[in-house]
Amino acid sequence: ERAAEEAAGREFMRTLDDLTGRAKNRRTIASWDYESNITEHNRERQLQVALEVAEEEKELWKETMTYLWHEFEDEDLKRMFQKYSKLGSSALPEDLNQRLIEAINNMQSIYAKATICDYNDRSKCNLYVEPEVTNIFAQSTDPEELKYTWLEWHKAAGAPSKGNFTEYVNMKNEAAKLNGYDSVAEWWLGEYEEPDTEEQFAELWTQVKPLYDQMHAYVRRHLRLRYGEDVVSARGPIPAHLLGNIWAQTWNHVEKFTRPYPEKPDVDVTAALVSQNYTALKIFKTAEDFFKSLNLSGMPDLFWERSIIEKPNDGRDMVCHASAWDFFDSEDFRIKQCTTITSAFFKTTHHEMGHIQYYLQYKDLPVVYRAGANPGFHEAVGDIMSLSVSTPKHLRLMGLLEDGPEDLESNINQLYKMGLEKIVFLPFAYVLDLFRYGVFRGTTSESDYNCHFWQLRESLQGVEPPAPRSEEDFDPAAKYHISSDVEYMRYYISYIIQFQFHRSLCQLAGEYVPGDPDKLLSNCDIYNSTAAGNALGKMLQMGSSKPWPDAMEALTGQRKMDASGVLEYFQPLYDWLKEENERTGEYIGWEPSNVQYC
Ligand SMILES: C=C(C[SeH])C(=O)N1CCC[C@H]1C(=O)O
Ligand SMILES: [Zn+2]
Repeated sequence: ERAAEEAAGREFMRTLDDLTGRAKNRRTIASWDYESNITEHNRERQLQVALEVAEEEKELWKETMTYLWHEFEDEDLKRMFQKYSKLGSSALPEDLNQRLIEAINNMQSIYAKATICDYNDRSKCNLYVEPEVTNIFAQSTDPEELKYTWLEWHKAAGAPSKGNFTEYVNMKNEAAKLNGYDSVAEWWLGEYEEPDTEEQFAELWTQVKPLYDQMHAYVRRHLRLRYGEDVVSARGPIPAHLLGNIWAQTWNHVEKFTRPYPEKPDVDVTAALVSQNYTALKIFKTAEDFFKSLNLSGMPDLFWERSIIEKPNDGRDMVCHASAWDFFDSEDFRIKQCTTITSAFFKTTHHEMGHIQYYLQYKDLPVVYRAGANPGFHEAVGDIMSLSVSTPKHLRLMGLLEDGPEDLESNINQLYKMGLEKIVFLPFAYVLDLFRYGVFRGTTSESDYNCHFWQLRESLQGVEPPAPRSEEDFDPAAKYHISSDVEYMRYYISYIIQFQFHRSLCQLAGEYVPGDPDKLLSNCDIYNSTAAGNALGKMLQMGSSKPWPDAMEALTGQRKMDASGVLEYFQPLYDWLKEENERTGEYIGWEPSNVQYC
């Protein structure tokens, strides 16, 4: 009897997976059309299709729950039923699901359409976050211009979304409860499939905090030397508008005037890309070439036909934030990004193509398994490639960097440059979802949003706002992922595990030997290594068919996320920073901020 039930369950699962694939394809097409051309019509259609698909999923779910799948013997079949038993936001009654979708659409279109006026030319008021505001933060060293731009952007893109955010939180929490979670926080944490996920995240932070604190102290010193004691204090948090990025999430753009050995040749990839007439397409083809060199898949023809790789100049409103899309039909995969010719977009293109590569590697799995082993895995794939591409060795191979010294000072400069991207990002990413966990759990109420957000930013990141903040402001929504309902712990995890993956791949490629100064992890380039590519491909082909420790073990032999990869990669920099901060007597850590924000 049970065997018959299980056989029926297996047959049902085949049908369910096929129908689910079609439904997700329809919903994804409608979302793509809306996000690549924000019009009333496309917004209406996206809402209608999403609601129709939710009703279909609800009907299928009722049938799924008629099977006694908990008793099944086949672990794989049970895993599929277990995943399909989580309906997500489609569990909401249609009216509440509509309110949820509209709250998110409101925030997303506020963010996508937000513009500010130029500091120097107040009549020029068509500055978007991409590319204009991003470029101002990359290039300006005028604290007043940066302060103005920071305040204007947060006023235009953050504050107007506060009401929508509260609606979103309430609706999404309702969905969480209908799926058996106490709040969205537990739903999001559940995606990591471990009983102690939250504790693991906290443990990772304690492992990397000492390294971060040294970076923070060093950068604060050099910002103080440049901007003066009145703008940057000796022992306080760093003002968020001086770090080269509107969200202070990565600090690459302060590298040129803060690096350890300024007399060493600069590594300016942006200038090289521009002078060598790189186009968006050439950047994409270069990234594709890296994946093919590893014996991984090239991009299918449909990808080149349907992707949007530059901001259209027909005046349309669109979501410019870079994204990679799986249309769940095993053949349609696209990137949408408003590429400009910069080093940042060179990396972002590899990042997005890493998502596409994962989609391609698992495209023949059941639809239910077409996801990352955990959300952090999906964000790590492209960054693994960038770790190799960013080495001076690889940049020289591509003619993007002229020959230079390979001495210790240059290596410290290179590690510092990488640290401004990979180390400083960690507390930023951790804070974004610590904030949202607090909101979803109710420990942060609507009247505390901005206060608690800045308390977390000061406490973990050691940054402060450039001016007093109030609850009239809503600074979290000035960050894309908060306005677009995208979980963010995935990036925090990615920036840890990508170094574990990189270490294993580099050993497979013969590019890294523990303890061998001529085979440093930070100089490893896995380009052209089919041994590395095949091992990575095998892990990616697993999708989410197994718990993520099985996938990690397949590539690294480890079953735990840990910061040993990051710490090993940056060890020489950590030693140098400790010595340097000791030498200059720099205060490690920060005293409470004097800026009023609660
Ligand atoms: C490039 C993407 C699309 Se998945 C992105 O959002 N990233 C990649 C790095 C972190 C995060 C961000 O920009 O905040
Ligand atoms: Zn990504």
